[in-house]
Amino acid sequence: MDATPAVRLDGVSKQFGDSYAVHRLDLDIEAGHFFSLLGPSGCGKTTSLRMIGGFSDPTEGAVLLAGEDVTALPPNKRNVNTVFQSYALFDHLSVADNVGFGLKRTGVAKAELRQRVGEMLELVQLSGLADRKPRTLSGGQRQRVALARALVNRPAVLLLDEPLAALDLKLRRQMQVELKQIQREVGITFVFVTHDQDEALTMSDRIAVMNEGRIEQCGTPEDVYEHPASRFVASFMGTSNLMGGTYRGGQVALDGGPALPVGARPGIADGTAVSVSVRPEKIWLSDFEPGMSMLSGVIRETVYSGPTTTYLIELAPGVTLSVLEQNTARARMEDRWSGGETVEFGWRPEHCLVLA
Ligand SMILES: Nc1ncnc2c1ncn2[C@@H]1O[C@H](COP(=O)(O)OP(=O)(O)OP(=O)(O)O)[C@@H](O)[C@H]1O
Repeated sequence: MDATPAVRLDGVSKQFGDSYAVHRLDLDIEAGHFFSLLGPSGCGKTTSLRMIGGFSDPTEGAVLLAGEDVTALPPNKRNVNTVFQSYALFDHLSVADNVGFGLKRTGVAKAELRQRVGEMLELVQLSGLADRKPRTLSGGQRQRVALARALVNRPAVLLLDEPLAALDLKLRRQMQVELKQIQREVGITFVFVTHDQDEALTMSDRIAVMNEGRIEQCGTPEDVYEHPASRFVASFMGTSNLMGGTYRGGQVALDGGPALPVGARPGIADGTAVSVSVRPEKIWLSDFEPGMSMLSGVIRETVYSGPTTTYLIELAPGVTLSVLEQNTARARMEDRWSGGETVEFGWRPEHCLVLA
């Protein structure tokens, strides 16, 4: 492993007027990683990506690529390519000519050009469509052409700005898996912008979760999902049953609700205001184990969605938890609850997150 990061942002900010789109970002992206910048609309993902690519100048800080300070270099002097959401293909050129366009301008020999374009088309599974015009392709195929075009000159880093956003959900899921496979195959560092947490979790080696121009947490998908460092990350990374309360002696007295047993939390002093979070899939409705934190509540809603059923369970007036159950547990329709029943449920103490 090369210890020099492929990309380093060193105290990088971008100000528009007196507001910060990006605020003093420090970030290392390891060579060969699939790295995602994840966050809600307006959090500064695209601006960060544009500064890596050279399309936007930081107002402070430095951008380093493979250890070299490129802050002052224009995009074409950086060993980086970008795939935008709008694929920006040339409609008068064939698929193969679109892919080879940039390479041709660098003056490589014809035979090499043909070979490299052929390799790229194979990589993105478009070999049979080399002579077609982009407008005759589906959205997913056009996306692949854009990807092949961006990879053909073998950049050290590929920047991707919500490249799958225009695709329908099924195709998007399929392309997520393919894109990850392609990235592994070429070994190029991918920096991927998305606001879709499932997408980031599926594809990334590491994820930086951004909020209001800052990184709230940077880690593996498991880190940010299982151990969110803040309330923002916990709620952004999916339904998290966030509840406010006060910690005291291994319990959290919920605001307007009962006390939850959460186990001793050595880092948190008695009387501290905390948020408690338990993921819906970490709450059990049957087959309880010794040592679980047990509660009861009333089923208020049942949402069946094929492989899983989500129950909304009211703990106390205004305090509702979402619980996700695989439909293997209660495979028969008549075994599922329909609403109004009082049920017991529980979780392992370690799955209950307490954020001070
Ligand atoms: N050229 C500009 N002039 C003024 N403000 C800008 C400019 N570009 C971006 N901003 C602001 O900077 C902030 C971050 O924008 P950015 O596009 O980086 O967010 P994002 O996370 O990529 O959002 P989205 O997912 O909606 O694209 C936003 O508040 C945006 O309005």
